[in-house]
Amino acid sequence: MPDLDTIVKEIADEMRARPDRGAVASYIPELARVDAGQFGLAVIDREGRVAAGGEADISFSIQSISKVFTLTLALGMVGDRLWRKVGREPSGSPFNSIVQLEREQGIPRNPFINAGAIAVTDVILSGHQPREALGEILRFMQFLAQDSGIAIDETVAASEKRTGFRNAALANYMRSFGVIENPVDYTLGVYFHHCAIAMSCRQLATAGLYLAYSGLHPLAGHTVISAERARRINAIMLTCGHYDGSGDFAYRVGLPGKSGVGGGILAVAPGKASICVWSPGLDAAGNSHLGRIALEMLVKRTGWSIFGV
Ligand SMILES: NC(=O)CC[C@H](N)C(=O)O
Repeated sequence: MPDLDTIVKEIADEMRARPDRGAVASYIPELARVDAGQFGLAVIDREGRVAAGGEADISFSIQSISKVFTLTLALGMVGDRLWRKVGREPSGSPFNSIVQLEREQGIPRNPFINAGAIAVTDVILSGHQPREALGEILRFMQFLAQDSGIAIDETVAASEKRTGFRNAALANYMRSFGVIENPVDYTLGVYFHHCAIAMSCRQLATAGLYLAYSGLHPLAGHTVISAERARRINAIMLTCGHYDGSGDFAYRVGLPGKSGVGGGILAVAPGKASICVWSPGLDAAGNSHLGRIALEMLVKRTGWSIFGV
């Protein structure tokens, strides 16, 4: 196998030249302005060795990738009681779907669809002011990425707040079942802001290291969560991390992964590496088009799929 630096550089070169790029998310006006020609990839291992290609140091809107980290925080706060408010099954529906909520007593299918992530955010918010809850989430990201410069893009947060009618509907609907307990505006405010955190591939790959190494963040020298919890979060990423594209992602890539409509994908190769890829153009399910193709190539060339070579 050629060395990882070469593999990553070759993938980045190939991806940058490809004409098929998908379409940037347009329902959040600020994201519609992002240049779809960009591509970045960063792979980082236990020792902190980084193989990076393309625009791996450009910040982008992490959007739903934040849901992995809010899930981690909420489990740390309330443990398995969290599962009273949110399920662990794939939804088979788009990320912003509302239909299952009526049939299932307002309990979202999993923490990685919008409804589920809003319910998780509500748990983090409990007993706190929105500003404090958001500070907690941001500090957690800065710690995991080992970078105190990570910040929220207020323009993106405001843009989503102005147009977030669908998420407001989900939150109000869950509130009617008592699944959301805080004022809906507070919960949504925190949710929109954590989705609007801006990070680069290198920073996100660093932040995901604890999932690749059984809960231990090798660079922070800190156990973030237990090995059992890390394994379980990875399982939910595999089954639910790409909405109704999760089955296809498992089939093609075979790694736990979480996508966001900013075009990022965080992927975990347990015991091997933490990976982040970014290309803003999305496929029909709202997942990065070239991001998925790049990960497919990476897995093929490294043999890292959890299902075998
Ligand atoms: N899939 C996503 O990344 C969606 C996140 C986005 N903030 C939303 O709520 O619509």
